Amino acid sequence: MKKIAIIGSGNIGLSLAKGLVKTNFAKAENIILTRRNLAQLASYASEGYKTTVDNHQAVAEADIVILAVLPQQLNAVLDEIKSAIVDEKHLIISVISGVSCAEIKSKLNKNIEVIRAMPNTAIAIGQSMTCIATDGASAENLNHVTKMFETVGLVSKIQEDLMTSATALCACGVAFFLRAIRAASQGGVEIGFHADEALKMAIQTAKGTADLLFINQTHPETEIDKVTSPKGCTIAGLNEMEHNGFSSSLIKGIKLSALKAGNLYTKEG
Ligand SMILES: NC(=O)C1=CN([C@@H]2O[C@H](COP(=O)(O)OP(=O)(O)OC[C@H]3O[C@@H](n4cnc5c(N)ncnc54)[C@H](O)[C@@H]3O)[C@@H](O)[C@H]2O)C=CC1
Ligand SMILES: O=C(O)[C@@H]1CCC=N1
Repeated sequence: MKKIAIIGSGNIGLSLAKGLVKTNFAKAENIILTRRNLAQLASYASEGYKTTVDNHQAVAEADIVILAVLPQQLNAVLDEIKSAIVDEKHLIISVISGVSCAEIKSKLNKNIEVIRAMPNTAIAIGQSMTCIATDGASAENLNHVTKMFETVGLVSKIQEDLMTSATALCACGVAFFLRAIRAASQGGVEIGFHADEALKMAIQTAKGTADLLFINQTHPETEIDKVTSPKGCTIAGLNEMEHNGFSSSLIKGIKLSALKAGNLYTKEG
């Protein structure tokens, strides 16, 4: 069983760790979680994960190193772990937005394989949409990483220059759909439901809708056509939303997030 070090166990790092254990890809005792404030990992330590503030030691003990700090925290971490990395032993996976494989290799000054993965927080429950890219990792390592992320959701292999787009659509996307569900529930309260009931109704409606597309393999407009009765209330509400910029605002938001994702990292740190 390979040992995995997650360097920077915050929101996505911990979601990933939970998903890998929940789906039996890894045992908690084979995952080393690092974070600057160890107290934040106490509950994970009690579940059997190894926890430490020592990134260098964590890398030395691991076979797979997952970089999950913020882009602006990366350079300090790479300086810290550089001397613990052994070219033939380690595989680096980076989930960090906006930092290329080449930039990581150049900072480490090593001939090491780096694979980028862009998961989302639904990885904690095995439902991530994860995009993977590399600039030359071996087929063996790419397959291993693909299998790893397939245990916790769907995987698409993409060109590396599309990774910032994947960040916006799939990783930020969780927040966009959540806000849509929240807004729908607020509308539900205005028209007569208690907040908890409205939220439950909005969640199940969103879940069923996503499953309709998955199971029927249809286009959204095909399913919309089935809901919009002539002269009916759905088309009235939908057109009102479009007059207020519903599709346009999602498209613009995704474009801005993608732009921002590409500018999160500066080589200087
Ligand atoms: N949150 C999300 O949904 C996703 C985030 N990402 C990427 O993952 C990375 C992390 O994002 P989040 O988890 O949201 O941020 P976060 O701030 O929740 O997690 C980063 C963690 O790294 C720790 N850290 C910082 N410096 C450290 C150091 N020197 N040694 C050890 N730990 C250190 C912080 O204490 C923090 O717990 C970012 O680069 C982001 O672009 C990628 C996909 C989805
Ligand atoms: O907001 C962010 O910058 C990170 C990247 C994707 C999701 N969270």
